[in-house]
Amino acid sequence: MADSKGIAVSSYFAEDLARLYEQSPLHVVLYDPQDMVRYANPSHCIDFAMARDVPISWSDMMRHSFANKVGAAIQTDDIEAWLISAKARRGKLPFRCFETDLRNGRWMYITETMDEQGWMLSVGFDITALRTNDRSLRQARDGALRAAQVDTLTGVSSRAHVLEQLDLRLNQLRSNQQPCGLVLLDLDYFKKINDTYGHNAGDEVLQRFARLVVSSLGRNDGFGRIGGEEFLLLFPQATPAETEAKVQAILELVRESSPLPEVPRFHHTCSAGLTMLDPALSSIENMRNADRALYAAKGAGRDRLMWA
Ligand SMILES: Nc1nc2c(ncn2[C@@H]2O[C@H](COP(=O)(O)OP(=O)(O)OP(=O)(O)O)[C@@H](O)[C@H]2O)c(=O)[nH]1
Repeated sequence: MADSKGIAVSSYFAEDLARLYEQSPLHVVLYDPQDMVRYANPSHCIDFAMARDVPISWSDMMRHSFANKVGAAIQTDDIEAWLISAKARRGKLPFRCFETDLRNGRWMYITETMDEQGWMLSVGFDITALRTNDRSLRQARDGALRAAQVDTLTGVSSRAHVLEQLDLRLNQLRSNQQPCGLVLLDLDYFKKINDTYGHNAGDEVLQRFARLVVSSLGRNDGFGRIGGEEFLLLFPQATPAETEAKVQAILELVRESSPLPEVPRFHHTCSAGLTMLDPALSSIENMRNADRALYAAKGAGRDRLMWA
């Protein structure tokens, strides 16, 4: 029986699908909302030299791939920086696809489909023999897209990309009542850091700050740089209490960090303005609310969060 949602499932559907995935040359991987691999078929495990019975996160799978020169051909000399930039684009939109090459020279077309709970199905198929003539053109297009979606200095989402995520979360809230915390995060006295230690040191503080925040986030959380030392965070599915706890944890991490190795006694802080997305307001109006709260946090002495 077919309907607008596709062919109706038989009671054997899950079993049949799993059996076929086991035999398929496709790369099939299912990730949970915490980005742990919950299922990976043999074809994927062989190319990534992965044990099937050891739980692994996507990040660790890519670190393993990089360290052992298996699986994805990751072009970088800093895998942690690569992960930050890859995470800026991963799991942010309901669907995306891209081409990538493997260490064994094969080319794969990867599709990622995500539901609102944050489960992600990744299906990759071998396109080594397909349209090789156009490949450099398609790679250039992917590179341009990446450049538009990722902030060059910090590797987190660009302003445009995180605002696109904000619109998506607002639509999800309107259609399915999925709550979402919105946070503006701003480094304190950043001008003084630049003035005291120089602009390069200021850049380093921004980079390390971004890396620290990313380490505390889930895959579906949004994090982008929207201006000089101002960042936007999105916590889909989070309650107000969860949003506040996540931001408190970030403030604590930043407070304890020592981002300039050559000046170990240097510490800094940041302030945050919080609001829960309001479906009756536009993206801009929601941002404005968070901005007012941020302004209040600054006025109240900084190194703290305030609710709109
Ligand atoms: N190093 C570096 N500095 C930047 C960058 N973008 C903006 N800035 C600097 O960030 C500083 C922001 O200063 P202000 O807006 O006065 O804010 P602040 O000093 O952090 O003060 P409060 O926010 O009130 O705590 C300015 O001096 C900008 O020049 C960047 O990419 N790198």
